[in-house]
Parts: sequence; C-alpha cells; structure tokens
Amino acid sequence: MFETLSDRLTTVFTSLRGKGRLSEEDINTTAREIRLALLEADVALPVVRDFIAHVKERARGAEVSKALNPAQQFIKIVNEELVQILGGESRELSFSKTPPTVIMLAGLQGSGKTTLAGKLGKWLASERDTPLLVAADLQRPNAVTQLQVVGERAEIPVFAPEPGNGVGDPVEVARESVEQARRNNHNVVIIDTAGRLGVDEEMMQQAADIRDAVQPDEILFVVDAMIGQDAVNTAQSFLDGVGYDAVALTKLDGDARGGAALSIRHITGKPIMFASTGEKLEDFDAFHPDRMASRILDMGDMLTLIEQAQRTFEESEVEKMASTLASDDDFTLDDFLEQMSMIRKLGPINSLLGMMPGMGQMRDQISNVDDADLDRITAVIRSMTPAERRNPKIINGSRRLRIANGSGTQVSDVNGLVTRFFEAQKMMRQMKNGGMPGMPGMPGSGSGAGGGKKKAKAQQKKAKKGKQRSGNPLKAKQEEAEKEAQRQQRREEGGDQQSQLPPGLGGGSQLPPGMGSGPQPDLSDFKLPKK
Ligand SMILES: Nc1nc2c(ncn2[C@@H]2O[C@H](COP(=O)(O)OP(=O)(O)OP(=O)(O)O)[C@@H](O)[C@H]2O)c(=O)[nH]1
Repeated sequence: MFETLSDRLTTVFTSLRGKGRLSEEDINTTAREIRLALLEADVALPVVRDFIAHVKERARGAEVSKALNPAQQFIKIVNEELVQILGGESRELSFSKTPPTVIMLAGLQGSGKTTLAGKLGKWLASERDTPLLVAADLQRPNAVTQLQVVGERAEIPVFAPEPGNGVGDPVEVARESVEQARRNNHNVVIIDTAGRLGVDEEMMQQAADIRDAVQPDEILFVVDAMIGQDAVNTAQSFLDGVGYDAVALTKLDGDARGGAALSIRHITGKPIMFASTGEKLEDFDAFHPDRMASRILDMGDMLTLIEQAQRTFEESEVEKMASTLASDDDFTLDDFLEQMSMIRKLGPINSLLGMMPGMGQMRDQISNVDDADLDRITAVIRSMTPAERRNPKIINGSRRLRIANGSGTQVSDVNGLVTRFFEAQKMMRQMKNGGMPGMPGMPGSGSGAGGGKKKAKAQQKKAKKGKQRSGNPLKAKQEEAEKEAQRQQRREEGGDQQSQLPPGLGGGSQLPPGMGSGPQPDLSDFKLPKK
C-alpha cells in the first residue's frame, strides 16, 4: 500500500539533499512534485490543494530549525501535514456506560463488512471484551452463513435469525441481538448490515431503520480503499443517507496508491478508526495517522531520529559547533571530543544506524565504529593536557605512553587516534576553504560544497583566461593554478560524497571527521615510543 506515493515522495526529497537553505524556487518545485505525486496516488483534488497550500506556507514561514537541513525540514513539514490530513490524533472506540456498546457496520456490498465484523470481534476479544456478532444482512442469501463461518474462525458467537423463519426483518434481528447481548453479558454488539452494489435508497433506508431501532454508540462506514475516488463519493452518500461516526478502510493491502485513505477524512470530516490490510483475521488494526504518515514517507524511524536530533541538540550548541568549525582556527581535539559527545547524546551508534534506511555504502564505513571505540577515543583525549589537545604535534613518545597509561589504552590506540585526528584536521582545513558540506545549522552548510565548486571553477576560469591572454611566460604558474583548481574540485567532490549520508545525521558531518574510514595519513610525524 502507498508504494507509488512513497516512491515519488522519496525521489522528491532526494533532490533537496545537499541544499544549504530552501529558496523560493526550491519550495515551488518541491511543492509541484508533491502535488503530482498526490494526484497520481488518486488523492482528491480539494485535498491536494489544501495540502500543498499548507506545506508551502509552512516551508516559507521559515520555522527553520538549525538542527535540520532543508530536506529534513521539508520531510518534517510534509509528515506533519500528512498526519493532519489523515486525522491528527488516533480516534478510539467510545464505549457505552451501560453495556452493551452497539457498533453498526454500514457500507456497499463487497466492501468487507462481514470480514471486518469478525476481525473487529477478534480484536476486541483480545482486549478482554466479549463481543457478539449480529447477522442483520438478510438481503444476500449467503450472508448469514458467511458471518457464521467468520464468527467460528474468530471464535466469536454470532446472533442470527432462526433458520426456516423466512427472510426475517433485519431491524427486528438487530433489536433482539441487543437484548440477547444483555442477557448473555456481551459488552459489545457488532451488527453486520446489508450492502448493495451501488448507493441505493432502499439500502440506506434499511440501515437508517436499524440505526433508529438500536441507537448505536458507533456507526462505522466500511469502505474498500481499492475503489479509489469512488470511495470518497460513496463515503459522502452514506454520510448524507445514514450518517456515521468513523470510517473503517479495507483492502489497503491492494491499493498501491492510497488516495482514498488520504482523502476521506478531509472530505467527510470523519476519522478513520480501523484499517484492514488483508483477508486474514489478523490483518487488521486501529488506524494511527502518525504511523501511516511515516509509512507513506517511507521514513520509518528516520522521523524519530530527526526529532531526536532536534530535541537533543540545543540550537546554541549547534551554533557553537558551527562557528567553531567555520572559524579560521584549526580544528582541535577538544572540538573533536565535543562532536563525538554530540553523537553519543543521540544514542548508541548501532541503534542510530538501525534508524537509517538505505545507508548503503556509508553503513559499511560507519559500522566499523562502535560505542566502545567512541569511549576509548574519549578516554584517550581526556587523558591529554589542554596543550596537547590544542596542539597534538607536541605529543611525543613519552607523552603517548603517559596518555595510554592514563586512559587504560595501548600506545597504538593513542597513535591511531592522533593519526586519524591529523587526517581529520587536514580535511577540516580543506572543507573550510570551500565550506562545510551538510553540517546542520552551519552557515553555508551544504551550499558550502557548491560554493567550493564555484570557487574551483572560478579558479579554473581565471587560469584559462590568463593562459589566453599572456600567451605563455607564466605558463608554469597557470598550470599550477589549474591543477590546484582541479584538486579543489576533487576535494569538493569528496565532500559531496559525505553529504550523501541520509538526512538525520546531518549529511554525515555530525560524525567526527576522520573517524572510521578514509585514507590513513603517513606516520612520518610520529616516532614510536621506545619499548
Ligand atoms: N485483500 C483483502 N481482501 C479483503 C479485505 N477485507 C475483505 N476482503 C475480501 O473482500 C471480499 C468481500 O468481503 P465481505 O466481508 O464479504 O464483504 P461484505 O461487505 O460483507 O459484502 P456483503 O456481505 O456482500 O455486503 C471477501 O473476499 C474478503 O475476503 C482486506 O482487507 N484485504
């Protein structure tokens, strides 16, 4: 279910990755793409219009969080609007103060009412209720037997007219069933009513008569999600003809588009209370707008991760980190430590990884880092003096031995860390030249990489221009400038790769640079301690 919509939306958001901030054009283009995706998913036009208007307004309203990048912000807004359109809060069954609680099912023939009666009965029984199913569909010859079969499978008793009593009166059956429930201590009665192939006055009248006779606590309109736009029209007709309190959507498993689910609440104003997703009795659950929205966005726990990042990192903290990284001062081991503790605040590394869909190659790289590694690195840095943290070049052999002893690690651990730190520092210097890709809240974040590319292109252009003009004497210099520009571009491309990290880890830059992977620098700066 929702596969088409999910795929489309995922593609839409991918194009926002690596952007520094949302321009008016980004908002318009993304909104246009989302609009198409919704229309393709068969969502009703008025719903699409409202949805897009809200999303655009909020995206423009710059409720910008420093902890989220533009793609994440857009996903967050779309997610919240989806939850809204699906009904906001989950709506629970309301039970009568004086049992039995009467639930009446109404809907077209084949919408799945009989199956749903069994599913709902079983679901309620699992919550310690004692439901009674009622066969008030006396229209279709086989309907009573069908409910009895379903009841048997669900192990829920069924109230049906005695065989041989003629066709019977569904209103009378419904009335009697409530008495029966009272006598036998059933706290819930679920009445299955007759459906027709199309909306029809006689069917509506019968349903209205049953309603008037038993005064249900809840009337559920059962609708087949696979009928697409028709579901919305039928829902409106039943609302006018019988009225209902909530909707039960069936056959969601068969609808790749999901338009009905997204339109019905908005059009009818009635909440979706249950969702049926298969022929088996277990394929049924209460409907939760927030979970459904996450599913549509195919974000799973990414939303949790995004929220966690937002909750965990104070804006001031992110800003501080951003300004440290943007300053001309060199990246120090203290900054390194601070970045690492920011990651640790989000939770165990492995569970963070688990929250990220499609980690692909980055998963391999980061999975080399586990919490014990982070703890070891932290211990090593904490055993250094402030001067050593500021300037690790002074860490000679005896200092390394002292640090290893102080942190309960091996000299090789200290060597490894310092080595990787220098590589990270080099990387940071390069990034600062061109901007920092992907760091949430970084001035010029994401666009930094682009800015760097621009710079590199400008340098290339300059070099070329120089060549044309001078004819040659400065050839060597120009060649060097050209080479430098190419190197810069390569570096930027390397930076861009980082921003391929899925949203939620801020394009990867929340990971302490140099951790885990990357080329190892040469060790010539260091002498191994004498044993
Ligand atoms: N795939 C799928 N099939 C379903 C679902 N719910 C019901 N069905 C099937 O849809 C068909 C019709 O379901 P019924 O429960 O008989 O529908 P009804 O509304 O009671 O029909 P009438 O009694 O004729 O009014 C049956 O074959 C069910 O197995 C669902 O969620 N997914």
